[in-house]
Amino acid sequence: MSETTRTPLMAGNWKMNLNHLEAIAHVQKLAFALTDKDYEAVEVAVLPPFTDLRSVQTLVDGDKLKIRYGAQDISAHDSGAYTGDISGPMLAKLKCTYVAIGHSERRQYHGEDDQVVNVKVKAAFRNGIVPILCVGEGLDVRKAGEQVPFTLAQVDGALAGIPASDAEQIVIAYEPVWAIGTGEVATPEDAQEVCGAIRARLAELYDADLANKVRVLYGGSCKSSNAPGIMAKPDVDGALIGGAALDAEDFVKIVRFRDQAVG
Ligand SMILES: O=C[C@H](O)COP(=O)(O)O
Repeated sequence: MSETTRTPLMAGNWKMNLNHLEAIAHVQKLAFALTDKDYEAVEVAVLPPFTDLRSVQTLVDGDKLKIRYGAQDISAHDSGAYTGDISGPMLAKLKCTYVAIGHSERRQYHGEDDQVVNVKVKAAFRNGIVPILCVGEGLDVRKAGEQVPFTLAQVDGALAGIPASDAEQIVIAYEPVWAIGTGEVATPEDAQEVCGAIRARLAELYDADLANKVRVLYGGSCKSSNAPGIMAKPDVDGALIGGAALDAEDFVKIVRFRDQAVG
């Protein structure tokens, strides 16, 4: 199942890097390099740490930049005694377009399971923020050849009780854990296998129209050198980029993946 009208999304997940001053400098570099032609072809977003969001918002608003931004996590709760959490209303007030939910580092280091991910997806939609739902298998699962059922179970868990009117807006990032930060990128065929299966599952859970609208991204050691091959696959609609998003030059090259030969 494929559809060519989905606008690719290139989202830079900065993880726990760049303070608020560095964030301003980095977004300025991106803004200087990116052109209207880039924004027409690809949607560009950055996901800075919480402490950078106000600075990024001020810059984007003040200079009317076309770069979108969002957070890397969201509380399941909208307010209250949840020390250290950041709520959906707080992110909405900062005009966040996106929030990453269920990143493997949240699952691994903060014990987030599919049930937690599900309530966070609901919190995002409740506050008008688009979730970038992260799913993907570890090396043991990949070695067992169970990557598709494992990842689809995560999709099922995250989308439980989500109505079609919300689900049609979601972005799903397939990030095989063994490829994250390791330099070991999935092959285009690996990415297509699971991204295609995710889209087919959306068609089962909802319908084919909805499945064709949803953008399914690849993430895991994505760089300008490997992006063109992965993006050429019909069910891959962009990337969630970690390390390479901290290098403005490489990130812009990824945005311009169509200008490069498929390697
Ligand atoms: O969210 C981004 C992913 O974890 C990928 O990170 P990476 O590009 O550094 O492998």
